[in-house]
Amino acid sequence: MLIIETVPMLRREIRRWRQEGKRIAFVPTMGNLHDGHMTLVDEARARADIVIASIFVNPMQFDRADDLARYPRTLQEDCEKLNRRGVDLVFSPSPADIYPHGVATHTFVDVPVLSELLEGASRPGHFRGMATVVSKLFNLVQPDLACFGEKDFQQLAIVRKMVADMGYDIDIVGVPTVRAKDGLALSSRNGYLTAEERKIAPALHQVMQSLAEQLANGERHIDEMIAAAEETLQQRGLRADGLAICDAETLQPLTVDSKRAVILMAAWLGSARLIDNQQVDLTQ
Ligand SMILES: Nc1ncnc2c1ncn2[C@@H]1O[C@H](COP(=O)(O)OP(=O)(O)OP(=O)(O)O)[C@@H](O)[C@H]1O
Ligand SMILES: CC(C)(CO)[C@@H](O)C(=O)[O-]
Ligand code: BAL
Repeated sequence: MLIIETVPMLRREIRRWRQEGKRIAFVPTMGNLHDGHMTLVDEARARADIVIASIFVNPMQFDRADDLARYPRTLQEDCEKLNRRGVDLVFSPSPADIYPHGVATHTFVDVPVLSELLEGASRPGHFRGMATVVSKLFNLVQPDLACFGEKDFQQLAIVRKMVADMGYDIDIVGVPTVRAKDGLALSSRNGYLTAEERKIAPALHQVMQSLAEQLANGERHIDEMIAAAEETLQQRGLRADGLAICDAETLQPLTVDSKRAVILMAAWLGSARLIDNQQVDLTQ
C-alpha cells in the first residue's frame, strides 16, 4: 500500500493507473477509522480495481476551532487498518498541500439551498468546506466511483447534487450506516464520550426508531412528534440540537406527495455532538 502526502506524487500514480485502464474507487475520510469506514472500503474494493482512501482533517469544514483542534488524528493505526483491508493508496496531505495560500482565499464550491438547511444551519460554512474539499479531491484522484456513508445523510445529498450540477463523471455510492450492537451509529466523535455517556448514547437511536414507527403508522403531526422526542432525549440526558422529519429527496418539509421521509437527529451528549438518521417509506 502506498502512502502519499503530496499532490505531484499522487498525480504520478493516478496517471499510471489510468493509462493501464484501471477502474478507481475513492473513499474520502477524516481518519480515526472504525468499522463504518471499513465498510466503505469493502464496498469500494468490490466495485473497482484500485482503491484509494484519503485521510484529511479538512480545516475548511470546521465551524468551531476547538472541534478542529481536538479532532482525533491516528494516522499510523489508520494506515495499518487500510493496508489490512487491501487499499492500494492512502492520500494524507497536510493543510498546506490542499490550501497552499490558506483557507480564507481559496476558491470554494457551494451547493445552494441544501447546504443552508438543517446541519448547515447548525454548522455555518460546514457544507461549503466539505463540498470544496470533496470537489478538489475528486479532481486530484479522478475516481470512477466514490463511497460515502448514509450516516451523513445531508452530506451525501449535497455531494450527489454537486456531482450532477458540475458534470463529474463519478458514481456516488451511498453505504448504509454501521452501528454498534446497541444501535449507536459508529462515529469518530463517539470517542469523546465517557463510559457513563456511552451507556446513554443509544437513546438517540431508540428515540429515532420510535419516530420512525409513528411515521410508519400514519402519524403526521410532525411538530408535536419532534417536541416529544426532544423532551424524551432531555429526560435521557441528551440535548437535542436539530431534530427534523423531512422529505428524503428534497430535505424540505413533508408534503402529501412525499414518498420517503428521513428523520434527522443531532444531539449533544457531554462534549460530543452525535448525529443519526433513518428513512421511512411513506407509500406502504
Ligand atoms: N457508522 C458509519 N457507517 C457508515 N459510514 C460511515 C459511518 N461513520 C462514518 N461514515 C462515513 O465515512 C466517511 C468519512 O467520515 P468521517 O471520517 O467524518 O467519519 P465519522 O466517524 O463520521 O467522523 P465524525 O465523528 O467526524 O462524523 C463519510 O462518508 C461518512 O459518512
Ligand atoms: C467527506 C469528508 C471526508 C470531507 O472532508 C468528510 O466530510 C467526512 O469525513 O464525512
Ligand atoms: N462526517 C462528517 C464530517 C464532519 O463532521 O465534519
